[in-house]
Amino acid sequence: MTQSLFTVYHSLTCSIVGKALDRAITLCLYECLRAAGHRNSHLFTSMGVCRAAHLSALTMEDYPILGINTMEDRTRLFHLVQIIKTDLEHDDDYDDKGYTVVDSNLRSHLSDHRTRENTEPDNTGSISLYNSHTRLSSTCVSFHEPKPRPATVTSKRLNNKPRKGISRKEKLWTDRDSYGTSRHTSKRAGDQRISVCVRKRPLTHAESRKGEADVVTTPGGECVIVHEGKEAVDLTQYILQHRFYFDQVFGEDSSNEEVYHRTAYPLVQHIGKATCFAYGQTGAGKTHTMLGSSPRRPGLYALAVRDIFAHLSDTHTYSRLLVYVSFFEIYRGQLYDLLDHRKRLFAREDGQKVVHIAGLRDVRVDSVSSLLEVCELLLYNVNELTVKWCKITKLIKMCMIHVCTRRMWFVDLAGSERASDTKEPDRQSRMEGAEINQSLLALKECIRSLDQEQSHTPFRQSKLTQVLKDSFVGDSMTCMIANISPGHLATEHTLNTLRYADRVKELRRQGAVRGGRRGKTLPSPKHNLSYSNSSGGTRGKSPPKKAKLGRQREEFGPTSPTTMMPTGEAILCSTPKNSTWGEETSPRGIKSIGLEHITPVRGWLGTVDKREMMERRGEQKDRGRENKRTDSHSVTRAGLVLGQTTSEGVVPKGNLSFTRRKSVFSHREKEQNQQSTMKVEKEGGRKWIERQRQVKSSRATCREVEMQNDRHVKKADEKDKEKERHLRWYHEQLQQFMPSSGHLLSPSSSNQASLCSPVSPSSCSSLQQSPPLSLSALMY
Ligand SMILES: Nc1ncnc2c1ncn2[C@@H]1O[C@H](COP(=O)(O)OP(=O)(O)OP(=O)(O)O)[C@@H](O)[C@H]1O
Repeated sequence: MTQSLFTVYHSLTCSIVGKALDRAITLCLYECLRAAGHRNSHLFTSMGVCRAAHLSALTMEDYPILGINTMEDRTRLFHLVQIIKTDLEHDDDYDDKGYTVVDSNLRSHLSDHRTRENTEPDNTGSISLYNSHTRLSSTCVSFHEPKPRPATVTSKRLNNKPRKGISRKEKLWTDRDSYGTSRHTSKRAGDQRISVCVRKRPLTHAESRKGEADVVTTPGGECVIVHEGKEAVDLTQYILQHRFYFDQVFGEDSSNEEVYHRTAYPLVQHIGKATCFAYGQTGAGKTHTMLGSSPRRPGLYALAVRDIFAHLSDTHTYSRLLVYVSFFEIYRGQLYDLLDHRKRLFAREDGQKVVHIAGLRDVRVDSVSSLLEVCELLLYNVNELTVKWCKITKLIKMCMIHVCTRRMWFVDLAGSERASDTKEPDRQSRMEGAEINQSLLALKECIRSLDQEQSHTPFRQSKLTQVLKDSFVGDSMTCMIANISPGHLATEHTLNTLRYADRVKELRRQGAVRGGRRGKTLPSPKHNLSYSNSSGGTRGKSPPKKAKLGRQREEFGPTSPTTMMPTGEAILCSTPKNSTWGEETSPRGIKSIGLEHITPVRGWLGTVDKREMMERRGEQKDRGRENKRTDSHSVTRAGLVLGQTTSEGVVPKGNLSFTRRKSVFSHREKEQNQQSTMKVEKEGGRKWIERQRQVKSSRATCREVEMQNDRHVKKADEKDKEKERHLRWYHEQLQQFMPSSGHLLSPSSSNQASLCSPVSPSSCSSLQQSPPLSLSALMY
């Protein structure tokens, strides 16, 4: 009791730091109290104390009725009541009238109880997961507080009433564990609405036997470095370091339990919808994370179910709720039930715009072991499927755990390598790749929309997002776990996975940089268009790039890698967090030649500097001209960053000679197209892209014109050669018949007709049509 009250007290103390008390907290306060393991919680309910506001109506006389008997508990409850009272007084938005109605209702209710000595608490009310205040509902008709959340939340309603950031209610739940105690004091990935984590698996025995090198290091808990082996144009071997930062990075030693606690656990606690994605290359450990490797080492599904059961059993009111799981897959835009012999399913929207999967088999689970049984069945079905259609391996496996209307999704996305592999020879593979690409793109857009609370979320772009529609509206939380393989042969796919995850993370950061949630600084449609073009045809809204640039620059701060990094270590970094650069070292066994970049590689640092300078000087009018210069400078900057002579003429000491660095740089020049696109997307260099495009298109036009000219010249040459061949042949024929060629060529020759006879008519006619020429002229 003491503990629970303290938790509530603490939560409430935190919550009133702001100007006005969020009513969402008021609504959920009592749920927190009950979830805190308060044994006499039913007494509060029976007295009609279901919200924080109701607590303010309590007097000391009511405490014994509520089971508060010890001095310590009385003191705590008293403090709690005082805090609420004070806060309600300060809350301008609060409807005094409405409050008075409840206050009076509650007071009369309590006084009734006071008069009756042996009152039996009534626990028989129908209570849903979200609706925990049924006892007061009859007396609260005139109460002006927001209505409790209905069991089924429609996207329409939520869209009409946008939320501003993460509600305090949500925070309150994520700050506590399922028992209501403040268990997590440190920052967790799940504290944010969208969290992006990375999990590296260890090298498998097979990979070790093959002699694969581990090229991924995970220094600290938020950084992952990929050491990519490269070869310069002068055949110099060097290591290019790619450094990424995420909310959480799990190394090869991390267990499923640890991953669960920092990723899916906050989602389990969260009241609203929750989705957890596993993304990565085939064999990177998605299934290992989601399903687990054995019953003794369960995956996220089982661990989530375990905590859901723990939560339900802890709270009497929820103990009657049933837990169901469903597994299905998405393949080429179609849904198939994994627990029902791959029966075809259909996603349909009801009148409330809630998506249901018609015909999906729900299996009721009443314990973790029963879920594991279902998982075994699932594995069997998946294996059977893989054996049957060995080609079909690129599936999106979905698990839905639902309690009443609350759904929690676990999505095992298809192997990411197929998405990037567009050179597959057979049609089926290409189609699969296209489908996955589309799903990932749509997912990214929906996550962006979710985070920025845009009015439109492009659900319909793929079946995946359509099915997950509910997860992108309202009180939803999302966690993405990017699984990566450590082997050097998988470096490219690992980088692709990390880049995608990085972009998802950036979406969130962009949302945060906006300084507010919904549409405060929404970019113009023109802006969106140009951005979407640059990002490979995405149709999403583009955040303002300038703000992001500014933020990134801020984050570099005084420890900018351009200034602080010793040569030979990490040099460029796109999305750094505050970390101690010096702590991160190259992996053992890798040569000390270290060049690092993260997604954006060339020139963006220069771009940022230039923009800032431009703003400082107020040279907005000359932006066009300035940008041109920026481009050239950006290249120069990149060169400098890579260790060339600085503007001050200082050559930094390092392991690499100038020429080597130069060759490295020229090698990187080759990758310009590929890397610069990503860089510009991140840095907001739309103009740069447009210029690049213009240059490219003008180059293409020039090339076309040149090719046309070439074609004309070739045609003319061929004609000439043909003519020449005819004439040569004709001359040879003449030589056979006529001793004197001069006679032949006389136009007045009387034997012209006869001379023509042995020659082919075509050549003859051509000769007749041609102007009189000397033989030598005809020959050349
Ligand atoms: N964290 C880990 N610790 C130990 N072994 C792991 C880990 N992650 C994955 N593995 C092993 O790596 C192999 C491939 O993992 P898994 O099947 O989960 O990959 P996947 O990404 O799900 O592949 P697919 O896309 O084909 O489903 C398995 O043998 C698995 O046991």
